Amino acid sequence: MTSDAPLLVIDQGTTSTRAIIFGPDGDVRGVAQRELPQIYPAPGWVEHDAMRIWQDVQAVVRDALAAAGTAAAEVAGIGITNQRETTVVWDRATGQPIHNAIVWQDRRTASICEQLRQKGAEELVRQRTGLLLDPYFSATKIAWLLTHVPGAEDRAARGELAFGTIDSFLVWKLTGGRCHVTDATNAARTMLLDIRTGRWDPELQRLFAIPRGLMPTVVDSAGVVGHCLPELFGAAIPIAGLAGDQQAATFGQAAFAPGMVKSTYGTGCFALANTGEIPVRSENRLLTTIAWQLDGRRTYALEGAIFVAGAAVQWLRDGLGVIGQAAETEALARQVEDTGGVYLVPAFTGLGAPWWDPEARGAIVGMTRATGVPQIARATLEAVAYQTRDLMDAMIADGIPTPQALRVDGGLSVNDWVMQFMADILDLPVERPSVTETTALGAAFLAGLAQGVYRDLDDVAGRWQRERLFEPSMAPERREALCGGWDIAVRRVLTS
Ligand SMILES: Nc1ncnc2c1ncn2[C@@H]1O[C@H](COP(=O)(O)OP(=O)(O)O)[C@@H](O)[C@H]1O
Ligand SMILES: O=P(O)(O)OC[C@H](O)CO
Repeated sequence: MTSDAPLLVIDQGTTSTRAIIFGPDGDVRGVAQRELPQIYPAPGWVEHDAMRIWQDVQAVVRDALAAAGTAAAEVAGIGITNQRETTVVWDRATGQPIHNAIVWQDRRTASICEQLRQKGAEELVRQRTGLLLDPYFSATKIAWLLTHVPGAEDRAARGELAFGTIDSFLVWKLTGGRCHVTDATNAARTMLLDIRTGRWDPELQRLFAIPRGLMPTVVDSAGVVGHCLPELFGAAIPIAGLAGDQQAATFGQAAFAPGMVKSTYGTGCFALANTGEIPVRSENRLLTTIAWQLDGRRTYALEGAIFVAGAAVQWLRDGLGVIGQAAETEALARQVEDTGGVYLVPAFTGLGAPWWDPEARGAIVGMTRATGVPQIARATLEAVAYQTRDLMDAMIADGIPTPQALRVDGGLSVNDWVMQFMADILDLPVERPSVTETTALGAAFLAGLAQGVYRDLDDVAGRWQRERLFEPSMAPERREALCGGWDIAVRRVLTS
């Protein structure tokens, strides 16, 4: 194997499944993608057909290899990155899921969380897992599947069933059921892992009534866990990297030093700050999570999640119908000097970090007869920056030193106007990399690290390239006035 051998990444996201062939410098040689249908069986419920995901993975891998003109035998390794927390339980004998996957957004287990909270379980969960007791994470989703699928509890007790997040399910399928593993970053999102030791926690397993036999083995984020069946793509390619998508993006941004922060702007926004080898407990309702595990050593991160970022731009397009394409918002925002005091708080599905107010709903405040589409479009974009500022303030209040810069990626990060406004509001340089497929790139870096394509983290960091730097240039008084207005607008939508 030469060090310029390509890497194959499977990026299994909430709304699509993609495969990308990367050269060692992060150059994209071939891409294939399939949209994933969302299943909404009841209000607040979201499911995926896990077998459909598996079929799509096979199809996109074949198509990406063909698009790149790469034979499977040339590929140095496979990296898998995935939507996190989404829960699959399958039969070990047949490999068939016992039910649709329950997606991270699904709220059906809110009452289970409430009952556990009343029993005083929240502190144990926070201490061991770094997470909040919330339906977002896998544990209560597994419990729901075991109690609602007929016979599942007995089958699980007999060791006939397996649980996994999407990474785990895909490795099982790719290896023909030989490997039942998950990496530490995905394991950290189940609410069953003691993030300090990197091991499943027996007390939490009892709390959620999850039998031990269900659980995968926790492995490093970089390292060969097995090989895909040769009949799938024409060669037994090593599966060499696994990571949840937000952690993979952090790795793809080469945010290796403690204090470095990345923020990914897609439908929502996820900001992660590297805290080094110490899991920092948040006093500001951020999550503590594993950023990656290499050679058994864990690096930790503080994470803030915003539910609506690009989704608000989609709402301008599909809900209000005032734009035809997301990119039009940039010209609209530039048409006016300011929003004229208008703020849009996009709490369409409640507010995430640091507020965690599920009952809050969206609002546009401060409108006058002079308010038009440009002001509302601009306020929608400005909200992305204000929400990021709230996350950064929470991180700094939790003891993270003010970072030197914010590294950004994701679909919305192509909007130059937002990125400049972000730099101004954060009073921080904003760096956009030349490869914006940062999530997939991170999985390629992990697989390449395992396979000797990269020597070490310094070698990986050397491949990261900045495309553009946005320097803050706003007068402090203006920043303070704008942020003060945002704080008032948020207070108007909070329910408690
Ligand atoms: N030029 C742009 N300006 C503002 N928002 C944009 C722009 N281009 C894309 N978006 C937004 O970015 C999001 C898509 O980003 P992407 O990273 O593909 O999201 P996801 O992976 O969550 O589906 C959409 O919500 C879209 O509205
Ligand atoms: O697939 P995405 O990009 O929507 O990411 C989902 C996150 O991993 C949820 O925690």
